[in-house]
Amino acid sequence: MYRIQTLNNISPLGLDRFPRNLYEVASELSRPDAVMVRSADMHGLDLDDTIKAIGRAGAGVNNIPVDRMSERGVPVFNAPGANANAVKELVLAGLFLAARNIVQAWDYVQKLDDSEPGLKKKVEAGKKQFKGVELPGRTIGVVGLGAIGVKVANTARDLGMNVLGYDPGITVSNAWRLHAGVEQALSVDELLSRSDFVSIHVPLVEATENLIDAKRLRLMRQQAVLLNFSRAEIVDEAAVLEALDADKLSSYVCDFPTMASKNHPKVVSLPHLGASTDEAEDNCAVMVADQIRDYLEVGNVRNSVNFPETIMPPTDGAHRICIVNANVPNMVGQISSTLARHELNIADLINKSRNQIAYTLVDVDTEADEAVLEEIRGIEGVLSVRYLNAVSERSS
Ligand SMILES: NC(=O)c1ccc[n+]([C@@H]2O[C@H](COP(=O)([O-])OP(=O)(O)OC[C@H]3O[C@@H](n4cnc5c(N)ncnc54)[C@H](O)[C@@H]3O)[C@@H](O)[C@H]2O)c1
Ligand SMILES: O=C(O)[C@H](O)COP(=O)(O)O
Repeated sequence: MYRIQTLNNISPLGLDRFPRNLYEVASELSRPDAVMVRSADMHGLDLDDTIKAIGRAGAGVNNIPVDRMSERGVPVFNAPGANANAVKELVLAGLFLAARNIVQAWDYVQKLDDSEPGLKKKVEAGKKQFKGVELPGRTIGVVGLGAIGVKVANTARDLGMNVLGYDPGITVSNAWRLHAGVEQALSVDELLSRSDFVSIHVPLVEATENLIDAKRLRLMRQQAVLLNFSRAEIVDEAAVLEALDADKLSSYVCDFPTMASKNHPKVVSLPHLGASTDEAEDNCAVMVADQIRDYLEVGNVRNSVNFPETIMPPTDGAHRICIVNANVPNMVGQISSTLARHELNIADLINKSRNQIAYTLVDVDTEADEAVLEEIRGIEGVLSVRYLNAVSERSS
């Protein structure tokens, strides 16, 4: 039996992908083979050495100690694009909320306590405070053109906006998906200085922490709107509050409330709702559960953030050895000569690498015993070894 521990509420549609004759799935469970998580912070956790895989049912992995897992030879999976539409829709909602001052206007109405004739008068007298702007012809800058950024940029174009995009690491497939009318900005600074609205869609990593700081905020247009549905730490919030107070920014719309910002009259903060739709939760959980099963049962790696994509269909009647090792020369040579010494014939082999990690799948014709596996574990640079007896394509 494989054991899956859940650290957050995961959609039942995803958890149902684990057949209960093969899997035990629970939140309270010792010695798990894999962990499924959403936003729970795993950095401080004492992670069991039985863990062979971590699945993030979502996009961002900044809550997971990815480097620590790489050192242990453990892949971390996520669900690229599975919640992108949900986030795009909330960003658009944020865009409209800010453009028309809807939250502030609604609050104004909620607080009117006059009787009917007085109410009507105050409605008409008060509305001028909430005059907004229309979107066609205005410019939005999208920082990060990944799964979410591309969708935001394309929809903004469809709304008649001028769109500037900045992403030095854009993938070829995302470049193909991008509306031809999206203009490339050559730097974050250029994008900020030319945009009426700016929406951030980058992961939180060292290089993006405080990406939008006081200096960059000064480059922004007067009365610009900043939308942050990525992560709180990408924006220097104290500097944003100063820019709002100085009337430099007209509004900050984000998914990350703090005590300092949540009651500010020009801040609209939502309780990290970007991916909280039925569809996104199902998509993420199903995608990640399937990837974990593929890794545990077949050794294949799809959509990992620290491992190379590695897919090798199982050879009929073969037994599979899955080896994670440091990406240094002569590892495959040492592995295959160890197998040869134990008279194991290789039926198929794949070796892939990514940064410091290399991953090898070897199908052998006859069963491998513990002695050969121990010998492979003993090769300097080998991080983990798993053996899948009579490996076969996983059942759906
Ligand atoms: N609010 C939410 O509920 C919610 C939901 C999903 C994702 N997110 C956040 O949004 C982020 C993006 O999600 P995604 O699915 O689009 O990820 P993605 O990996 O598809 O796209 C991220 C893009 O950012 C680009 N990038 C990285 N550093 C950059 C930089 N310094 N400048 C410009 N571009 C840069 C990358 O090249 C990539 O194309 C996630 O990492 C997560 O933090 C939030
Ligand atoms: O990175 C993500 O996918 C989002 O932040 C969603 O987080 P959640 O799964 O906790 O809603």
